[in-house]
Amino acid sequence: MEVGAPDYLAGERQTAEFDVESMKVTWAGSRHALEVSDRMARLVASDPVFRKDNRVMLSRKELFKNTLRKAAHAWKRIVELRLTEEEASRVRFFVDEPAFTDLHWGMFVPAIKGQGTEEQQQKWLPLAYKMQIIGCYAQTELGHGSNVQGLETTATFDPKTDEFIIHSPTLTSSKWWPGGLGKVSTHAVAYARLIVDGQEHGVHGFIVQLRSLDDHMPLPGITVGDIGMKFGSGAYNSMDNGVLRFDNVRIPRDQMLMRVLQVTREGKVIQSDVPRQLIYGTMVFVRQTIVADASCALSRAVCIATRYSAVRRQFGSQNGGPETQVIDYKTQQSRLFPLLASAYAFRFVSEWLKSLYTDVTEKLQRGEFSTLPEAHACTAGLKSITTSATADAIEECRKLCGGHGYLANSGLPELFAVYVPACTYEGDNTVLLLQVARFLVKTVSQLGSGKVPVGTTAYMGRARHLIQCKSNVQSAEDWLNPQVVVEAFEARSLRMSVACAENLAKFPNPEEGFAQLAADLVEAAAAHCQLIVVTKFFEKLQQDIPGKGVKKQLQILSSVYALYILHKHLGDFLSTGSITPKQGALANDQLRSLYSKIRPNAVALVDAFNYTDHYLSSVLGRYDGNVYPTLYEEAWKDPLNDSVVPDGYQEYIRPLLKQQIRNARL
Ligand SMILES: CCCCC/C=C\C/C=C\C/C=C\CC/C=C/C(=O)SCCNC(=O)CCNC(=O)[C@H](O)C(C)(C)COP(=O)(O)OP(=O)(O)OC[C@H]1O[C@@H](n2cnc3c(N)ncnc32)[C@H](O)[C@@H]1OP(=O)(O)O
Ligand SMILES: Cc1cc2nc3c(=O)[nH]c(=O)nc-3n(C[C@H](O)[C@H](O)[C@H](O)COP(=O)(O)OP(=O)(O)OC[C@H]3O[C@@H](n4cnc5c(N)ncnc54)[C@H](O)[C@@H]3O)c2cc1C
Repeated sequence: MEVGAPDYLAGERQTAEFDVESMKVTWAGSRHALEVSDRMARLVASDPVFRKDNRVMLSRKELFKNTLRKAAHAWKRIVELRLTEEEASRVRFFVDEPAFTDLHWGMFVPAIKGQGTEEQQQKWLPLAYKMQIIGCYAQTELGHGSNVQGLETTATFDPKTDEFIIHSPTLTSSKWWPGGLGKVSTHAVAYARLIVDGQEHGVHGFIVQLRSLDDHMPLPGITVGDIGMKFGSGAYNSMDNGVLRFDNVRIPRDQMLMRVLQVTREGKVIQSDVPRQLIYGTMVFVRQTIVADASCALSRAVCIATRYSAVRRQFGSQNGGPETQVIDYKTQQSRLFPLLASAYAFRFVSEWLKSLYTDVTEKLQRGEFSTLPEAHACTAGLKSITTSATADAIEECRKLCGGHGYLANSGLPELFAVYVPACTYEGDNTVLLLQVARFLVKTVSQLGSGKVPVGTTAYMGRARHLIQCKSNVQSAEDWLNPQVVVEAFEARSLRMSVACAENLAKFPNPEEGFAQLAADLVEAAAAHCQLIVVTKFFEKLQQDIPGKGVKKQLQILSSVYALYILHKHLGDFLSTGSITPKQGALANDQLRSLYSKIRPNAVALVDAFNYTDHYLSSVLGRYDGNVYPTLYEEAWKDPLNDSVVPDGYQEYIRPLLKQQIRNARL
């Protein structure tokens, strides 16, 4: 905020019952992370090249060129200022424009790191780190995305030349969707069916050069382009999602990523001791980052809706006094505050997921693979439920802002359009929950075998208790006890998984059973993932959390998150007998009283996200709350208002009006 400028939300900030600066540290993860983030946010906000308020007005070509300009400028600044990897990634975050760089750093580099041998990493990573090559992740095809084993592109080993021949045998085998592929990438990690000596060996990744490093023209045998406009204006259209076909393209043998499986000079295929599923490792990595991204997108929408709800007044004026702030309506609170609580919940579960991922990666380096299935289930499941909830929440925030939320300059329509494909990319959310369901059913089926479930399924080890326990909640206050809440969530989740397993057992063919019961399985998987989010929020509160009143606020938010989910899925809790209708009603009573506790802290709780006005890019979410004059000024900047009488008046409006006059005279 400018020094000396009026703060229309000052009153809201004064009622906060906690230290906002300390909450900023907790949200950022550490004082260091906050400092870096804050510095990089300001660096980006103060640089005119990173202006983004005109994105929705630009044509696709202008938008794309501007994105290239921003990406090049960001890289120049990163090099000039010798920014660390952490700082550089914050710069990209605050530039806030989907671009080829997301895929280069987010998937191409991790694919080589995760699936390449030491030698391959040494050869390719330095080039990628200096951006002397730009890469994308080319897996999905026109005909297959979810079904990775169904990909059709082939990579046939030619022992005569020691090369692979990469080929697109059908139209449906065309690579379709990879970000950065359409117009920018010089290289791709392309996924193809490995064929050696006429034998198939599954899908593997291959580094393929696509374009000349001299003039950017496609290399012989490569057909490549952009797949066209996507949902919304601005939004994800800054990304060149691409189409790619290979016509018998030859690459050296050592460009197959060979950490999992090696093909020797003689054409021998050697499976290493690394599990085959590591070929999917890049997706596991990215799904984990997408959970963190969900908390960012959600907190951004909630910040806009909360500040605006405090500024906006409708009805309720008494004796000529001010009208009621819409944030004081209980309905507004019951729609908004659970989303605020969800933003914090997703933040902390993403912190935990990152540590799980780091731990599993270290174990994999040591040759320990036992935790891989859990890492897959957690990343897939949490990616699914957090992105679905966030996409819905952004739209809810738009509605919470009434008519003005529909204006592009509220920031919410574009945020929604950019965000919503997260429910599809990196795995369709339903397909991913089915993966979690497989994992749960397997865990349940092993309960009798003496195998003790660990990690996030450890609670299933107490199946005997959880299958018949009764919640002892007797008052609304009892719902503030995390143990009571967790037990209800565990009972619901376990009972849903067990019911699925029992129903599955009725089918002679398990795969047929799985297909028939898929809708129930997805619900059981979601229940398990919600339990993880609730548990990790409560576990966060076991840590030392410094700052006046910070822990207290987080306790309130954790209860709001848990009881909101309980209220939303009350049917599950009741039908499984995990709680009684009376206990469900008490949970709702508690939720109402928690909303009142959040109310005086709401604006401060979104200030703790520490977003600059540049990052939010929302007239409604401005830090100073100066909404109306800005909306008014912005309207006049619209190109339609460049002339008082619009283009087209002479051709289309005037003849109409004249026609009416003639008719009236007749
Ligand atoms: C505005 C700025 C944006 C900033 C954004 C910030 C952060 C985000 C960063 C980047 C995102 C940006 C852009 C998005 C780019 C998008 C990229 C993509 O979409 S890439 C393509 C992604 N594709 C998918 O996700 C495909 C989904 N399908 C699959 O994952 C699998 O094929 C599926 C569904 C798991 C099915 O496999 P299936 O063929 O049936 O099974 P398999 O036989 O292959 O496997 C059997 C066993 O393997 C286990 N398994 C499966 N997957 C994994 C895994 N990943 N890891 C470990 N294990 C796995 C599976 O459970 C089976 O185990 P059991 O045999 O039952 O024990
Ligand atoms: C913006 C964007 C960026 C992308 N970037 C990349 C990229 O960089 N690289 C890349 O390789 N790919 C990329 N993709 C592709 C993306 O990963 C796939 O679109 C995604 O994995 C979903 O696969 P699909 O399109 O085949 O969907 P489908 O599987 O065809 O899904 C269609 C419908 O069928 C349902 N369905 C499918 N299978 C099942 C099942 N077994 N049981 C029940 N229901 C099922 C789904 O739930 C969905 O409702 C991108 C996609 C988008 C939208």
